[in-house]
Amino acid sequence: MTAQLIDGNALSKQIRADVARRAAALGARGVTPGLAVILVGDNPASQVYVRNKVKACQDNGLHSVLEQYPATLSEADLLARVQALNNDPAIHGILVQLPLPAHIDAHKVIETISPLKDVDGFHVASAGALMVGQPGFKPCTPYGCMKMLESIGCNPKGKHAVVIGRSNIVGKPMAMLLLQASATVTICHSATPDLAHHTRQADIVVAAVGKRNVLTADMVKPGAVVIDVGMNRNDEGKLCGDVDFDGVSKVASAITPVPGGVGPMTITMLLVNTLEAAERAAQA
Ligand SMILES: Nc1nc2c(c(=O)[nH]1)N[C@@H](CN(C=O)c1ccc(C(=O)N[C@@H](CCC(=O)O)C(=O)O)cc1)CN2
Repeated sequence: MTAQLIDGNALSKQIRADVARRAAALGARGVTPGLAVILVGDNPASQVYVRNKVKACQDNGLHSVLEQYPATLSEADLLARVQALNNDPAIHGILVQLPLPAHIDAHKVIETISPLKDVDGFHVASAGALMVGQPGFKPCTPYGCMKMLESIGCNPKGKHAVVIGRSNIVGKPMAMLLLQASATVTICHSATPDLAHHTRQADIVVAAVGKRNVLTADMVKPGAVVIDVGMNRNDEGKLCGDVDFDGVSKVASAITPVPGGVGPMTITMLLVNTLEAAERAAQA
C-alpha cells in the first residue's frame, strides 16, 4: 500500500481563497479583519513564522501589525501592549509568538489577551469553551488537522483515534476535537508504557511529540490515517516530523508530510480564526 498524501499547501490554498472572499465581503461592509502579531526576542524560527503570518494576511485581504521587541522587554511592558491591543477596534485577533523569553510568564500573557481576540485559541476561556462544546477559538494546529481529515473524507465518528502528546496547544485540544467529532480517543504520552499497543489499534494516529521516529511502520494498523504534527531536524539537518514517513506511508492509507503538511495549515487556520473574530465583532 502507498498512502495518499494529505497536502497541507494545496488545502491551505483552497481555504485561504475562501478567507480572501469572506474578507472582501466584510470589507464591503467597512470592516477589514485585523491581526496583531507580537514577537519578543530573536528566535530565528519564530521570525520566519511571524513573517509568514504577516504575509498570509497581506495575501488574503487581512490587515496585520507586526510588533517586534527585544528579548529584554519586561513582562509588565508586554502585558501593557496586549491590553492596548485588546482595546484597539482595528485589531480583531492578537497573537503572541511562542516561545517567549524565560523571564516572561507565557501563561500570564495569554490570559491577558481578550478571549474575543484569542485567535490562537490558547486562553483558558477558549480551552474551556472547547471542552464544553461552546463557541470559541480552536487552537490553529489541531483545527488544521481536523480540516485535513475532512479533506480526505475521513469522518472520525466511530473511529479509534490515538493522539501521541498531551501539550496544551496541540495534544489536549486535538483529543477534544476528535472527541467532539465522536471518535473514541486515547491520549498517549511519555509515561505510556507500551505506545505501539495503542497505536496498532488506531484508525487515526496524530503524532505531536517533537521527537523523530516516534511512530514507525510496525506501530501502525494497515489503512490507518496518520497526521504528523512534529517538526524536527534529521542528522542531515533536514526538516522532518515525528513519523518515519517512508516506512509508515507503506502501511497507512493517508499521511501528512513534513514539511508541507500540518505546518502551513496552522497559519491558514489562524487566518480563519481572525476572520471569524472580525465577523463576530461586526455582528455585535
Ligand atoms: N503563538 C503561537 N506560537 C507558536 C505556534 C502557534 O500556533 N501560535 N505554533 C508553533 C510555530 N508555528 C506557528 O507559529 C508554525 C510552525 C511551522 C509552520 C510551517 O509552516 N512549517 C513548514 C516548514 C517551515 C520551515 O521550513 O521551517 C511546514 O511544516 O511545511 C507554521 C507555523 C510554535 N509557536
